[in-house]
Amino acid sequence: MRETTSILPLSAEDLSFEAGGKLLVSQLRFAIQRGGLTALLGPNGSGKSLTLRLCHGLIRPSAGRVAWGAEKGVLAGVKRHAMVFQKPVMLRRSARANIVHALAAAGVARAERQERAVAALARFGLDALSENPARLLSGGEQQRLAIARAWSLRPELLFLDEPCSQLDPGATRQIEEMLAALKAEGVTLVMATHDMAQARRIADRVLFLHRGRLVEDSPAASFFTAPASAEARAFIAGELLW
Ligand SMILES: Nc1ncnc2c1ncn2[C@@H]1O[C@H](COP(=O)(O)OP(=O)(O)OP(=O)(O)O)[C@@H](O)[C@H]1O
Repeated sequence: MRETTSILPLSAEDLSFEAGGKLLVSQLRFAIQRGGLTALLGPNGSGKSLTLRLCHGLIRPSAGRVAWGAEKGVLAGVKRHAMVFQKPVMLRRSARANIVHALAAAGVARAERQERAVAALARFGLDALSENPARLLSGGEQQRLAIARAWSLRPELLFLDEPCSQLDPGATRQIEEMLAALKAEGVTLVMATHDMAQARRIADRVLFLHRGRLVEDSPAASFFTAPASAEARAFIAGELLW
């Protein structure tokens, strides 16, 4: 049965991450409300992946925290967020079995797993690949499978870390269509990208990071037409930022 209580908003409260004596993510403060696609945009090394990993709980902040839900503490232990990585991680088994495995790991009852895996493949037009070894699928197919696998977990919030950076334009388009479908279903999306054109195509809101700091937090339309910061202006103008 689906949870009825929302894990959103997600609040990054002065989130920082330090490693090797360097402050790599510095005092981020933002909230993710329900719905829409938020792009974490910024040049290579600006801290986008680290920010997603902090939010998803893969690494622990050195200072600050990630808070969930309107009533803090109520949702402790409830994980309704999933993450899709730049390079999909697939087990040496069929596409369907990869989804079944993820469902088992998430604690879904055995009786439900096959049905949900088949439904996830069908939902994204991947039925024909169901019994193919996942690791032999093309990069684009693997990424579509990774998103279908994440969807099968029924996340309320999906983090995506540069999901298209290894893909050609055709495969990128298919992924963007999947993301549009997820958004239309009400899944909240937070995606790291350094691809400004992609953010322009699909983002509703932009969090612009530079050197581990949140420089700008704007609706996508105003970010691209009237960026407030010198760093964002330079990035949009195609100047090299690091
Ligand atoms: N565990 C770590 N220890 C030390 N440095 C790290 C660690 N993880 C990341 N970094 C460094 O932190 C910086 C930010 O990394 P991050 O992967 O978040 O950047 P990014 O914006 O996602 O970049 P890209 O677009 O290249 O993926 C980089 O300089 C990276 O080398």
